[in-house]
Amino acid sequence: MKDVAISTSQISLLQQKLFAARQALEEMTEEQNEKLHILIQFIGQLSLACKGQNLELDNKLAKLRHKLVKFNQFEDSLPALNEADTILKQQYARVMLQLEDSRQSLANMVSQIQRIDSLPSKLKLEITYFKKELIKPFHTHWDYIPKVEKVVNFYDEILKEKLNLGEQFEILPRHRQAAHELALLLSEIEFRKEQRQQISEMKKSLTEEFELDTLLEAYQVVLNLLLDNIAREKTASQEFLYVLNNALSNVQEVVTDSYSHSVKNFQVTKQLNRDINFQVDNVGEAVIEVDDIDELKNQIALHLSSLRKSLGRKELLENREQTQLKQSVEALRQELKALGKETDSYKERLFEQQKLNLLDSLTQLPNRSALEERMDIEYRNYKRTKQPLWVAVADIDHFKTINDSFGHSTGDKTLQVIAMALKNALRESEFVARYGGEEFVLLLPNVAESDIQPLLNRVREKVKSIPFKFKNQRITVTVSIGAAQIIENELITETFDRADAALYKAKNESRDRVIIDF
Ligand SMILES: Nc1nc2c(ncn2[C@@H]2O[C@H](COP(=O)(O)OP(=O)(O)OP(=O)(O)O)[C@@H](O)[C@H]2O)c(=O)[nH]1
Repeated sequence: MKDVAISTSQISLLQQKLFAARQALEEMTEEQNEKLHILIQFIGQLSLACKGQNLELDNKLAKLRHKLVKFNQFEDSLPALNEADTILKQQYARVMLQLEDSRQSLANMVSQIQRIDSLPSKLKLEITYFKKELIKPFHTHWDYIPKVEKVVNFYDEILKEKLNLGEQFEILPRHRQAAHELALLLSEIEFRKEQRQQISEMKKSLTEEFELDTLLEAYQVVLNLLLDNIAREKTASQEFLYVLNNALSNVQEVVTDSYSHSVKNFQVTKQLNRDINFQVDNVGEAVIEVDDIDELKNQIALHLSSLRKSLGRKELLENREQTQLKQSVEALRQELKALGKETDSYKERLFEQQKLNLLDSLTQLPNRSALEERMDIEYRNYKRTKQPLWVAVADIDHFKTINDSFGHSTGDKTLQVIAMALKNALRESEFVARYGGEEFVLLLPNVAESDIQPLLNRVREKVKSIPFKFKNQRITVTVSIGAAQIIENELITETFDRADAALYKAKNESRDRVIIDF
């Protein structure tokens, strides 16, 4: 009995222990599940963070997240978990390879940067240190990104440096030459009044320090202005031709009208003359047959009245013809007057245009205004480059004698031939203008002091060798030349005066010679 009691109490103890153990187990399981839940959530978050690196991995992780949502199916998600694990391992290896590749290409870039000659020394040093840093492998993308940023910074600094030095847009000698030529060209074509300010500013900027953009813009502007001028000139010429055509058709109409009137009047006058002759003849015949004096008087009065009528008609006709003629002549006069006016204005425009072109109409050399422009440009150029610049004045000897002996038009032709010879004797960069009358001015840049006399003597000889033949007479025409070189602090007009004074000396020293004001 005692044994039974012991056994019962032992069982009850065991029961209590069992209950406590079950309770502890339940609590543990609950706690485990809670941890598992947190873990699953964490896996979910982690998988989301991995998204975008590998498509296959993304799919697997999405599947896994889906399975893990159902907590009680955790077992089912194990295969997916394993697969994701394998891909993750592969992905890691791939990322490591990628990082190594990236490291290599960054190192190559840096080597290339090091090859740039004009790197500032500070930057060079920085790059050398940086290259050493690149020897260590990258473990994550976070190692890689700052390095990329650094390389970008290097490029940025190099670019800034280059732009500051202006290397990329450096003005080369050929750009300067192009600007110089454009400025010279602008002096040869003058522009309309309203365009002149713009052109003059442009010329100024082309002869001073300029940027490449200025040159390109200048070309563009000039082209547009020229096209505009051509279009205007074309319209003006068209308008003139239109007016001319109109006036001519009006004149033709008046002439045709007056001709047909004359023809008609001629026919009527002819008929009237016939009538009058007939009536005069009739008077004689009628008078012969009449005996009675009163009857005679009547007959004569009758015939005279008829004659008066015919004569009256004739007079009327003649008056009408006169009036018509006067009207026609007046209409023609008016028409011609209008046409004359139009022609004058067209001539004026042409003259203006010629002036604008800055060419002398006789010799087709640049005229005095063109010379002034060119002097200005050459002077600026001299100021900038300090290259030698010569001004020479050439004057035909005894030109008056040619005019007086062979006539003004021979004189004109002589001027044209000599102008051509002067132009042909010079180089492209040199310039000759007709200053006036029989005087020419030469601008000679970049000629050494030792070369100026031979150069101008060649020019003088060239003119002298032209085989002029006037009225079957061989004539030698010569020129005298005076020249001076621009000197420091001198205005080009002063150089011109010295050259002119030298010419005066040459004229005094029996002409056909070159005198240089050294
Ligand atoms: N045919 C012609 N003659 C001109 C023209 N312009 C000026 N002349 C003439 O050139 C002559 C210049 O004469 P002058 O100044 O006495 O000089 P020159 O006879 O050349 O004598 P020197 O210069 O002293 O050698 C004048 O007879 C002017 O009429 C022109 O366009 N055509």
